[in-house]
Amino acid sequence: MSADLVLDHLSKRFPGARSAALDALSLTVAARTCTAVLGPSGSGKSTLLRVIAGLETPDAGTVRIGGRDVGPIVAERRGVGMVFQRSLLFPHLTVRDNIAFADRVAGMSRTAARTRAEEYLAMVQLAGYGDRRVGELSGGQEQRVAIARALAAEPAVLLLDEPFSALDPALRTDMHDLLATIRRAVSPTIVLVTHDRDEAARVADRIAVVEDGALLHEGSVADAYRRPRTLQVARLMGGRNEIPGRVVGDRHVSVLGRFPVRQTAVEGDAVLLVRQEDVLLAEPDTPVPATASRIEAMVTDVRRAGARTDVTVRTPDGTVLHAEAPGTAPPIPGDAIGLDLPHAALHVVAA
Ligand SMILES: Nc1ncnc2c1ncn2[C@@H]1O[C@H](COP(=O)(O)OP(=O)(O)OP(=O)(O)O)[C@@H](O)[C@H]1O
Repeated sequence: MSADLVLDHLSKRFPGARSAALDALSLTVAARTCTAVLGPSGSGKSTLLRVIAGLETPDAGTVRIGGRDVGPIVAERRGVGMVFQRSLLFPHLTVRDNIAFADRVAGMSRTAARTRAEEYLAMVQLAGYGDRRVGELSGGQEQRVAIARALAAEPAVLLLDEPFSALDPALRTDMHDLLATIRRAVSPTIVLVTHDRDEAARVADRIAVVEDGALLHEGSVADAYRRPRTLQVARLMGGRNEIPGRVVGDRHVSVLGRFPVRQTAVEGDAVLLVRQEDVLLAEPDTPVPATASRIEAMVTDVRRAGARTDVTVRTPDGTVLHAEAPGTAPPIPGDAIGLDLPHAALHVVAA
């Protein structure tokens, strides 16, 4: 069970609101793929999911699932499952009966519904938990049950609204693995709303960035990081290096120099972007690779961040840049250092 999800010019303005929660937003999620929706707080992400699910009616635009306009179809019959940050399980029912609930309402016998529930419990790796009360579960287990309950309805489209944001980092990683398992087993089309770009990169095939209810960017995970459409998208994806200047022909010209940029639609004032993880640190006065441009700088700050080390440098003209060093033998503040910017990693956006 999987289907293309096509959103066409969805608009929604809540009564009395100054701006639209959704503003002519169009997005296609291909069957069996996962798109992560990233965006600042209040950008319309939850509203988008609620409109897809049929919990909210758009003022304009259409939602198509498997080619069918689901506008006239009530939420329960859309073939859409939804999991929220909080599980919203029925506290008075057992885990098994929470999952079996929809089948029972649809008229299935208790035995058959419970048998199916056990299958989905096994899928979320909670076999044997069927008799427990919801109150006896940990937060991570509760979310697993919520996912099982959503999957038991065999949705063509699974909507996940910050489902793991209340979990600690280790549990989140487990949930990401679980999602991968589920995708292999039942491959629903997934839209995942998250604040966490690392989660998006780990779980999704594509990333959609929304702001003020509008789609700013849609593309592969790699593109969102390395070929963002706008400066806003670059920042939202955690890009830290912004070099203001101008595009002249096939070069970006700034106080730091003239750097080759790949064919770009951007002309005139433009910001050169290079991901901090793509910048290579070099000893000063060593040969510069032909595929990179060297900037000489002084290390101003070095911070450990897990396995890597964040290095901040300042160039003689005062530009601050960031690089990531391997954990072993990072530089120290005060060191003179070379930064090699690989040409393939350079990207420009309009200023
Ligand atoms: N039921 C509602 N009534 C009135 N305004 C609403 C309602 N739901 C959402 N809004 C408004 O619509 C806009 C988008 O909200 P939405 O919850 O979709 O954003 P979001 O991106 O999911 O935010 P967050 O990341 O904080 O959850 C906000 O300005 C919000 O205040």
